[in-house]
Parts: sequence; structure tokens; C-alpha cells
Amino acid sequence: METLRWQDHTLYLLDQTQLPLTETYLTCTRWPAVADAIRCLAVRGAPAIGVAATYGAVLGAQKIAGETTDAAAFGDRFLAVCDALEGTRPTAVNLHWALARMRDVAAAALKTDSCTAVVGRLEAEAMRIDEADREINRRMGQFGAAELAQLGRPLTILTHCNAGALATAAFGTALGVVRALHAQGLVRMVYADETRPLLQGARLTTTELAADGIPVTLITDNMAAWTMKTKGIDAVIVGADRIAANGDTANKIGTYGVALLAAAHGIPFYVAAPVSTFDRTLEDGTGIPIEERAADEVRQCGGLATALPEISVFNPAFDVTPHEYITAIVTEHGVLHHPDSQVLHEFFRKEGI
Ligand SMILES: CSC[C@@H](O)[C@@H](O)C(=O)COP(=O)(O)O
Repeated sequence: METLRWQDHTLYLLDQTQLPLTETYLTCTRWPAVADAIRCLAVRGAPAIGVAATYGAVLGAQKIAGETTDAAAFGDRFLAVCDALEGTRPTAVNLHWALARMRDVAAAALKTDSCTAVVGRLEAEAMRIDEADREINRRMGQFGAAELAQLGRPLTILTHCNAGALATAAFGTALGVVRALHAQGLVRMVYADETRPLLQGARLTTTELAADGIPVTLITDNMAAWTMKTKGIDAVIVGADRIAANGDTANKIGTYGVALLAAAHGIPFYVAAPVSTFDRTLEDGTGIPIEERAADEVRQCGGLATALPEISVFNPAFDVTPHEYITAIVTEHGVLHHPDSQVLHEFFRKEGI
């Protein structure tokens, strides 16, 4: 399974809404198809939507360059495409980060290059972001595995949602750490929360771990506390969609509850995320925009009604875990223990990021 592939001016996206039973790819030759795929979660996960959006921007640029040679017109229309792609999902900052890079490349190239040459530069940038994400996840895996290996035994791990290869260009963030630990023979069992309402844990995490021969057991979300109590969970590890300057972390709805449960059971709680997931413009998690999705995602499950159609619903797609509950954040530059404003500030200063 390949999350996404760019080939011959076309973006192929694994349609994750059809998993686990059907492996089918969407063929995107126009940017609105990429925007639709992000909106409906055919491609999802913070790093993956960032990478997909950059290729969406390239598709938009290709079309515009076929219709105008005027740099100003190209620039205006390209910005409108980037804005539309950015508007597809509000919480994951990687989308904003990746498109900001595309806007910067276009702005610089348009000063000297023809519109057609600008498209080439944008394509090269998108491929760089894609390639870098693959490498970043592997580095994060190594740092995270070295950190968790210090527990000194094969581990029983709990995870929430899907922060795996399917949520990134490849390898995964939280599941990248699990993969690296597994390569060292240090994974006893991974418990995967099913992750209602859209079941990313059940449909995606168990599928990709099983495909790699990593022992995995599925639980429903309301079993997490009892699983911690009875199954000897050594650590929780999750991904992130946006991390504020003080370490407060937005991730899939339910993560906050899992963090509280981990604290109650004295279990370390790890977040794995690339630096592109940090939003240092936000002092703390209160400013993170939380996406609310359609009510029917909750009133139905697998196409079957779980509640009457008139029942009102609250369906936030993400929640924010206060930094106090996070033992450490694993990045591609190293591990940040007990993250808070000072720790993060010092990390970014030292790394010159
Ligand atoms: C490496 S992915 C980290 C997060 O993006 C992931 O845990 C998550 O919350 C994904 O939510 P989704 O709504 O499936 O895009």
C-alpha cells in the first residue's frame, strides 16, 4: 500500500475511506480532485495532507500556466488555488506549512522565470517535501525507539487513531517509532483504539501493523482504561496535528482522554511529530482551530444508523492534550522531555529552526 504517488503529472492517492477491504487509488489530474480527497479523508493524517496539497498546488499551477503567460495573473490565480487547498481542513498545521512553502517558491520564481518554468520549480519543491517527509519519519522512528528502548524490555504499547505510513508519505510518526522498535525485537503488543467516529484505528492502524507482522490487538475506545489496568501497557504513543509553543497538542478526538487515563495509571505518554507540526504563533492550545465534521459521522457507523436522524450531535474531529500530560515529544531532531514553553523555545533556538 502506498499513501500517495506522483507520476507523469498525476497524483495517485490511496482512497483510505475504502480500507481495510478495498485497495483502490484515486487518480487526480486537477487540483479540485485533491481538495475533495483531503476533505472526505481519502487522504488524511497531518503530514500526508500537507504533501498531497503541495501536489494539488502543482496541478493548479499546471492548469494556470496552460491558460496564461502573464506572471501577475498566474500569481493571483495560484494564490487562490493554495487558499482553497488550505481551506479543506483547519486543524493540521502541516497543510498551512506545506502550502506556505509553495507560495514562497512561486513568489520568488515569478520574479525571473516564465510561468511554465515556475510550474517546474513548484513540482521540484513538492517532490522535495514528499521525499523529506519519508526521511523525517525514519529519523523520528530512530529517536523514538532509542527513547523507549530505555524501558529495557519488549513493550506493550497503546495508540490512538492512525499515525502510520498511511498518515504520512511513508513509515509514519507514532507508528514509525513502533516500526523502529519492532525492528529491534522490542514490541510485545500494540493495542489500537478503534477511534470513533471514523475508525482510523480499526480500519487503518491494525491493517498496516498486521501487514508488517507487528502484533496488534484492536480495542474499542471505551476499553482503553481497562486495557491500561489489566494488560500492562508500558507506554502510549500518538501523532499530532498541531503543537502550540507551550507543547499543548491537538490530535484525533479521544487523545486527551487517553492522556488523562495514562496519567491516572502512571503510564508515559509520548507524541511523535515532525517540526512542521509545531505552530509557534500560538502561545498555547486554546488558539488551535478544531474542525467539526458532519453529524452523520456520529449518527451512523459503516452506513448503518446508530441514532435517529434528528438527534443533535457534537462532532469535533480533534482535541487538545495539555502539555502537562505529555512525557515527551519525539521529533526528527531529537526528543523533548516534559515539553513546555521554555523547553520548546530552547529546542528551536539550539536547532536554529
Ligand atoms: C502522523 S498523523 C497524526 C495525526 O494527523 C493523526 O493522529 C490524526 O489525528 C489524523 O486525523 P484524520 O482526521 O484522520 O486526518
